[in-house]
Amino acid sequence: MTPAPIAVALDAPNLETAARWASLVTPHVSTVKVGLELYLRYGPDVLATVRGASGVRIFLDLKLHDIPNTVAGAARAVARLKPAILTVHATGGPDMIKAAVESAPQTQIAAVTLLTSLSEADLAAVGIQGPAGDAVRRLAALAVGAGAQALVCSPREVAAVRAEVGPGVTLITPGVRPAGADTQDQARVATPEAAIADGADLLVIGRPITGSPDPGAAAAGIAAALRRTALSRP
Ligand SMILES: O=c1ccn([C@@H]2O[C@H](COP(=O)(O)O)[C@@H](O)[C@H]2O)c(=O)[nH]1
Repeated sequence: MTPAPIAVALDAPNLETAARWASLVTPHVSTVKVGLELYLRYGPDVLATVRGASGVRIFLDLKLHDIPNTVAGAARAVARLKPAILTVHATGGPDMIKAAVESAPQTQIAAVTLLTSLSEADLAAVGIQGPAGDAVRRLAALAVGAGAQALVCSPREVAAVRAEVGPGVTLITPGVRPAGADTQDQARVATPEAAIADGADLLVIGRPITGSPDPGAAAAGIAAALRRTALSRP
């Protein structure tokens, strides 16, 4: 069976737990995601540990955001770890995004538009007025113009972003919750089925899988639901 287009967020308190989650979910999903918690605690070695024997694709979610020269150096430093995907914040601007793209040529640079934890009220409080979708589309176009090959947005905006940037860009959506699941600190959410139907290429899912007593079964269940959705589509 082809692994589902899911990146499981390994937001674990220690390396042993992250490695266990990775080995349980990798038969069912295409990708695992290493974020700030694991990388800051364990450093570059964490990638080899979670990659394990399966050689699963690694999404390194460091959300770089600094001046272009600093981001270029940081992207060069992690490029040798061969992550499939590396994130930067789109709000760092086109020169910063271009610096990351040029410094990690074997890695897909994904620009994070607006964090999925921010509601429209939160966005207004930081000076981003109006519908989130407007700002997300603007940042998406800017990032792709600067060379980003992938974008991170909420599943609520993914259809509008797809219409804006066309078919060649990888759209990655965190803020994914199975129907009825707790949204926790995520604000702009949708179900896995809706995210895929609206054009997402890769769903980031953490706690709905890793918080389950059986993360392997939880990943397999969501993967099966996505396959059923694909089969039922005309
Ligand atoms: O806008 C963003 C960008 C990244 N994330 C990351 O995705 C996961 C989501 O985990 P859940 O447990 O499914 O909420 C997490 O690692 C975030 O750092 C995001 O949520 N939103």
